Amino acid sequence: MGPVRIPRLWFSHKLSSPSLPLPLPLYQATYFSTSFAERPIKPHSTPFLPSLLRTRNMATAAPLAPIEEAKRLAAYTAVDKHVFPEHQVIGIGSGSTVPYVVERIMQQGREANKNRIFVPTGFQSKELIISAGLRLGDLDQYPKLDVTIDGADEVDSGLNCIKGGGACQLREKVLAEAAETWVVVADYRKNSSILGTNYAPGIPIEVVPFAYAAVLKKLHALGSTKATLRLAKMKAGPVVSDNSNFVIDATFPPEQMKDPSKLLRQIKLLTGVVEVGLFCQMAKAAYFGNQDGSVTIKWEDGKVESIAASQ
Ligand SMILES: O=C(CO)[C@H](O)[C@H](O)COP(=O)(O)O
Repeated sequence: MGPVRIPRLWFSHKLSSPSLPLPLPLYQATYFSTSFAERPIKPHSTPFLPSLLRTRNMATAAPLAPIEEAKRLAAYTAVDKHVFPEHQVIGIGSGSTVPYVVERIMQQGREANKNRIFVPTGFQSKELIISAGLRLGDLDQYPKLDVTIDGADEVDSGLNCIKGGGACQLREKVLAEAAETWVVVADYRKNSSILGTNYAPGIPIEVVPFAYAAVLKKLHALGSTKATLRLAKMKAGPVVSDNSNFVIDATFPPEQMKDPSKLLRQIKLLTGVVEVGLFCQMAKAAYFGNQDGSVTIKWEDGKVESIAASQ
């Protein structure tokens, strides 16, 4: 396994202040042409080393598949716009887009990451942090985070999100709330006007195992007639979350999905529900990588920004 090499610090002088205008498309900034630092960061050996960090030699990496490229664009742009040298406690979310967040953070260099603490939203992101050789912390020690960047299953025009496709919604919400700034990164398929349009499985709902059947019944009565217990793929029985709970996926008709805050309150009140994968008006911004290489940014004030692809 080759070492992960980090580029020299083009980061520090360009992005030292959030108020500075950003250099043009940073998400594609000299990624392949940057010269590399002499001293490689050696990832820790772990059987869970995420392939993105394990295999990516920046100089020789093969082009990414279009969806992966879109995820990377979103992640890189979000890091460039929200992770600054003064940010020392950083929340790392879950999913397949987040490894690109870590990759970009590593590109900020050894010096920038020397004293930073990274708090994970679950098993996967914990392994990601360890594999990258970054410093792992937890919420007990660091209950206040500077910024958390996470993926999403779908984001509507009011920046409400469905999350929990990876069953991490409880810890993800705790870290989103604990952060001064919570930012979402995704590819273009997650960008919609009304939740439930693109993400078909429904709202992920974490429940205590003892209560799952009772909660299912109540969800059916609430309008989710097809709510079902999420079953594991390579194990007989239910998916078990990092908190030893079960997950129910509950679709609702569009009329109910149009008001996710109301639905969130209704579901959260059902006894046995631990957390609901509806994140309502929590994000500062959502970044979507597009097929044409551009990035769409939806901001909390309703503004939509577009960053054109660089040539
Ligand atoms: O909420 C999540 C896990 O619980 C993920 O952030 C969400 O599923 C998005 O994942 P991906 O980036 O792979 O599309």
